[in-house]
Amino acid sequence: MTTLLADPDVVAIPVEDNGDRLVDLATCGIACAEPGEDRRHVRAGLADRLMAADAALPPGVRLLVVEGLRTARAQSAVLTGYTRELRATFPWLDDDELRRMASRYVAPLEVAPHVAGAAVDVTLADAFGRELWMGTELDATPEESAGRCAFDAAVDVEARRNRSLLAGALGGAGLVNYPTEWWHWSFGDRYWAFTTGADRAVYGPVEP
Ligand SMILES: C[C@@H](N)C(=O)N[C@H](C)C(=O)O
Repeated sequence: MTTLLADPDVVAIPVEDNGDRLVDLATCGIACAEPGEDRRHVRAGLADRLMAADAALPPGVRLLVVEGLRTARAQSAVLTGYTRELRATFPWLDDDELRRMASRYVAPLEVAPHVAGAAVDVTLADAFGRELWMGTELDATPEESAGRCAFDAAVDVEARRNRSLLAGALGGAGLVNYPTEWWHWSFGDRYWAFTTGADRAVYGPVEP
């Protein structure tokens, strides 16, 4: 069973913030789809790894970052909205079940990787900035995508090839994927520590 961001094994991981500054990805040569300046920021250690991943892609293919840093307020808003949707769809679930189910798609605030500047929602684009096909829209929920948002879901050949290209570049640079979302990759947060076996996370919540 996939370990989720709300699971005790992840929540229990200690955080010792190394104080890395926030960096604007647009100043690092990374293509960013999100016009909001704050959302283009990530911790310096993540920015370095994204630059390495971008450079590792074949000619004519680039990373396209849709969202990096997210405020605590924005994280809470996504969580509240999605939990409301789930409650309407699955009225028999109790609060603990809803919390876990919601964390397939959006992190609880206390472990939220985007709020730590430690995660990006990212896809691939061609030389003209056109997004490559990944099998679902970026940010499609499990319900909207019939589960195809999960990295390992059954998708067509083109989407599988592009997901593998994304994973090769980002994984090779030291990022980890959240398995329920092909587009969510992180470095330094608790889920990264859980996945890599590090004894602590190095990025905790940070203000823009
Ligand atoms: C809501 C989605 N774009 C997202 O960012 N999900 C991850 C798991 C998160 O909330 O950190």
